[in-house]
Amino acid sequence: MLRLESCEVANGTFTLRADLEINKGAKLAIIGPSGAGKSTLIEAIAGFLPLPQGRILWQGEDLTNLPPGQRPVAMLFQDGNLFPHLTVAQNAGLGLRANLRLSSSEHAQVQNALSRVGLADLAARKPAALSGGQQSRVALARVLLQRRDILLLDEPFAALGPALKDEMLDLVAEIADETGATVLMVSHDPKDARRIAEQVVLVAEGEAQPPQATAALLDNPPPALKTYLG
Ligand SMILES: Nc1ncnc2c1ncn2[C@@H]1O[C@H](COP(=O)(O)OP(=O)(O)OP(=O)(O)O)[C@@H](O)[C@H]1O
Repeated sequence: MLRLESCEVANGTFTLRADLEINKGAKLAIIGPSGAGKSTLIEAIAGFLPLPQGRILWQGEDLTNLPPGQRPVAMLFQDGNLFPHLTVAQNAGLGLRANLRLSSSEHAQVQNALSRVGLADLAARKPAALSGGQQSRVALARVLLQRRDILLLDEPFAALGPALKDEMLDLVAEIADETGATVLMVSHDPKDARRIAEQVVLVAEGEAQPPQATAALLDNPPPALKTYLG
């Protein structure tokens, strides 16, 4: 379980409150008005923002004072964070070792991860020779190789067309089900939440609310969410 215990997260002069629990292996969407603090929540869990108050715990372990690299967390960004001078296999391999000195079994793991995301034949390409969807898949392969318990996604597929975005969301959900990863995904599109998330964390009015069932919340939104959804 991921527990945010009486947390206050500081993002410059903005403060977000959160007191909530997320079950291990759950897939959640984080939704709410623009500027409400969705990215702030994700960045606090990843360890990029200070917590003036409260604690973050994973399976009972206190993560609050751990630096980002030591947390059981992998993060998928919108631009994929790919290095243009590295091949697909090398970009994915960074998920295993930052210096890319991989053993033969680690090379095999990279190849497996690339197969898993449908890129087995493109391992030697550079990112510039890939489509947007293929670039997203490389970033996903890298996250897979990191083997972290918690996967944080901040609008990772917003730049893709709707069909490709759905395909990537389904792939994330499939992989999370296989690995048992807990997924938190910031999204502006309630359809994304309905597609892969059984629960939603609503971020509004300075607070990240405890998870609620997706369909129930979206079918009958509270005023703050109603205005935002239009
Ligand atoms: N360095 C900073 N100093 C002061 N306020 C900040 C700083 N960084 C972010 N904020 C404020 O924190 C609030 C939350 O920002 P955050 O990016 O978490 O919102 P969000 O819900 O992810 O927004 P969006 O949906 O527009 O991406 C915003 O109101 C923003 O203006």
